[in-house]
Amino acid sequence: MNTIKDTIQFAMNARKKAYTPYSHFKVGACLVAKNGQIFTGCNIENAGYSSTNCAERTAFFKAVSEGVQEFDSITIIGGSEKKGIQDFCPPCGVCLQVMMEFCDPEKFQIILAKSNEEYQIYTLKDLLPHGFGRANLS
Ligand SMILES: O=c1ccn([C@H]2C[C@H](O)[C@@H](CO)O2)c(=O)[nH]1
Ligand SMILES: [Zn+2]
Repeated sequence: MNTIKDTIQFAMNARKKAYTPYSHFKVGACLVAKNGQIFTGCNIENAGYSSTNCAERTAFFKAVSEGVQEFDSITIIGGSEKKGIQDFCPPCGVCLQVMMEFCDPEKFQIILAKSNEEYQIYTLKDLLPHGFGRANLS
Protein backbone atom coordinates (compact mmCIF):
# COMPACT_ATOMS: atom_id res chain seq x y z
CA MET A 1 0.00 0.00 0.00
CA ASN A 2 1.53 3.29 -1.09
CA THR A 3 1.17 6.33 1.14
CA ILE A 4 0.70 9.84 -0.25
CA LYS A 5 4.31 10.56 0.70
CA ASP A 6 5.41 7.57 -1.42
CA THR A 7 3.50 8.90 -4.43
CA ILE A 8 5.10 12.34 -3.95
CA GLN A 9 8.51 10.69 -3.98
CA PHE A 10 7.66 8.80 -7.20
CA ALA A 11 6.40 12.03 -8.81
CA MET A 12 9.56 13.91 -7.76
CA ASN A 13 11.74 11.22 -9.30
CA ALA A 14 9.69 11.17 -12.51
CA ARG A 15 10.04 14.96 -12.71
CA LYS A 16 13.80 14.54 -13.04
CA LYS A 17 13.20 12.82 -16.40
CA ALA A 18 11.14 15.69 -17.87
CA TYR A 19 12.25 16.73 -21.38
CA THR A 20 11.73 20.49 -21.35
CA PRO A 21 14.13 22.36 -23.66
CA TYR A 22 11.47 25.02 -24.41
CA SER A 23 9.62 25.88 -21.19
CA HIS A 24 12.20 24.59 -18.70
CA PHE A 25 9.15 23.79 -16.56
CA LYS A 26 9.41 20.25 -15.24
CA VAL A 27 6.47 18.16 -14.08
CA GLY A 28 6.30 14.68 -12.59
CA ALA A 29 3.23 12.56 -11.97
CA CYS A 30 2.49 9.33 -10.12
CA LEU A 31 -0.70 7.55 -11.12
CA VAL A 32 -1.99 4.89 -8.73
CA ALA A 33 -4.14 2.14 -10.25
CA LYS A 34 -6.91 0.40 -8.31
CA ASN A 35 -4.83 -2.79 -8.43
CA GLY A 36 -2.00 -0.98 -6.62
CA GLN A 37 0.25 -0.58 -9.65
CA ILE A 38 2.12 2.70 -10.03
CA PHE A 39 2.64 4.49 -13.34
CA THR A 40 4.88 7.53 -13.37
CA GLY A 41 5.11 10.20 -16.04
CA CYS A 42 6.98 13.36 -16.99
CA ASN A 43 6.28 16.09 -19.51
CA ILE A 44 7.86 15.60 -22.91
CA GLU A 45 8.10 18.73 -25.04
CA ASN A 46 8.46 19.08 -28.78
CA ALA A 47 9.70 21.66 -31.27
CA GLY A 48 6.14 21.66 -32.62
CA TYR A 49 4.91 22.98 -29.28
CA SER A 50 1.42 21.49 -29.51
CA SER A 51 2.92 18.01 -29.75
CA THR A 52 4.04 18.31 -26.13
CA ASN A 53 2.73 15.64 -23.76
CA CYS A 54 2.04 16.54 -20.13
CA ALA A 55 3.33 14.43 -17.24
CA GLU A 56 -0.21 13.36 -16.32
CA ARG A 57 -1.06 12.08 -19.79
CA THR A 58 2.27 10.31 -20.05
CA ALA A 59 1.34 8.38 -16.90
CA PHE A 60 -2.20 7.63 -18.12
CA PHE A 61 -1.11 6.49 -21.55
CA LYS A 62 1.59 4.27 -20.09
CA ALA A 63 -1.02 2.60 -17.88
CA VAL A 64 -3.70 2.18 -20.54
CA SER A 65 -1.16 0.83 -23.02
CA GLU A 66 -0.25 -1.79 -20.39
CA GLY A 67 -3.91 -2.84 -20.04
CA VAL A 68 -4.71 -0.93 -16.85
CA GLN A 69 -7.78 1.32 -16.94
CA GLU A 70 -8.96 1.78 -13.36
CA PHE A 71 -7.38 4.38 -11.10
CA ASP A 72 -7.56 5.79 -7.59
CA SER A 73 -5.33 8.87 -7.67
CA ILE A 74 -2.66 10.92 -9.39
CA THR A 75 -0.01 12.95 -7.58
CA ILE A 76 1.55 15.88 -9.45
CA ILE A 77 4.54 18.08 -8.75
CA GLY A 78 5.81 20.81 -11.06
CA GLY A 79 8.05 23.83 -11.18
CA SER A 80 10.66 25.60 -13.24
CA GLU A 81 14.12 24.14 -13.69
CA LYS A 82 15.76 27.21 -12.11
CA LYS A 83 13.41 28.12 -9.28
CA GLY A 84 12.26 24.61 -8.38
CA ILE A 85 8.87 23.91 -6.85
CA GLN A 86 7.27 27.23 -5.98
CA ASP A 87 3.59 26.45 -6.25
CA PHE A 88 1.02 23.71 -6.68
CA CYS A 89 0.75 22.56 -10.29
CA PRO A 90 -2.81 21.67 -11.34
CA PRO A 91 -3.48 19.56 -14.45
CA CYS A 92 -4.29 21.37 -17.70
CA GLY A 93 -7.71 21.03 -19.34
CA VAL A 94 -6.55 18.39 -21.80
CA CYS A 95 -5.28 16.17 -18.98
CA LEU A 96 -8.49 16.67 -16.97
CA GLN A 97 -10.42 15.49 -20.05
CA VAL A 98 -8.27 12.35 -20.26
CA MET A 99 -8.95 11.72 -16.56
CA MET A 100 -12.72 12.07 -17.29
CA GLU A 101 -12.44 9.15 -19.68
CA PHE A 102 -11.07 6.69 -17.14
CA CYS A 103 -11.96 7.96 -13.68
CA ASP A 104 -15.00 8.48 -11.49
CA PRO A 105 -15.09 12.28 -11.04
CA GLU A 106 -16.39 11.99 -7.49
CA LYS A 107 -13.82 9.45 -6.34
CA PHE A 108 -10.64 10.00 -8.31
CA GLN A 109 -8.17 12.03 -6.25
CA ILE A 110 -5.81 14.62 -7.69
CA ILE A 111 -3.03 15.34 -5.24
CA LEU A 112 -1.02 18.51 -5.86
CA ALA A 113 2.28 18.46 -4.01
CA LYS A 114 4.88 21.09 -3.22
CA SER A 115 7.00 18.90 -0.96
CA ASN A 116 6.73 15.75 1.12
CA GLU A 117 4.75 17.61 3.75
CA GLU A 118 2.83 20.14 1.71
CA TYR A 119 0.06 18.89 -0.54
CA GLN A 120 -3.57 19.48 -1.44
CA ILE A 121 -6.15 16.82 -2.30
CA TYR A 122 -8.96 17.43 -4.81
CA THR A 123 -11.39 15.19 -6.60
CA LEU A 124 -11.62 15.28 -10.39
CA LYS A 125 -15.06 16.82 -9.92
CA ASP A 126 -13.53 19.68 -7.90
CA LEU A 127 -11.24 20.61 -10.79
CA LEU A 128 -13.66 19.77 -13.65
CA PRO A 129 -17.14 20.27 -12.17
CA HIS A 130 -19.22 19.87 -15.34
CA GLY A 131 -16.94 17.69 -17.42
CA PHE A 132 -17.99 16.02 -20.67
CA GLY A 133 -17.74 12.27 -20.51
CA ARG A 134 -18.89 9.01 -22.05
CA ALA A 135 -22.31 9.33 -20.38
CA ASN A 136 -23.01 12.50 -22.38
CA LEU A 137 -22.76 10.57 -25.65
CA SER A 138 -25.60 8.16 -24.86
O1 LIG B 1 -0.04 20.02 -15.02
C1 LIG B 1 0.81 20.26 -15.89
C2 LIG B 1 1.07 21.57 -16.35
C3 LIG B 1 2.05 21.73 -17.31
N1 LIG B 1 2.74 20.67 -17.81
C4 LIG B 1 3.82 20.86 -18.78
C5 LIG B 1 3.45 21.11 -20.19
C6 LIG B 1 4.67 21.90 -20.69
O2 LIG B 1 5.70 20.97 -21.03
C7 LIG B 1 5.13 22.67 -19.47
C8 LIG B 1 4.70 24.11 -19.45
O3 LIG B 1 3.32 24.20 -19.64
O4 LIG B 1 4.60 21.97 -18.37
C9 LIG B 1 2.49 19.38 -17.36
O5 LIG B 1 3.13 18.42 -17.77
N2 LIG B 1 1.51 19.23 -16.44
ZN1 LIG C 1 -1.89 18.54 -19.19
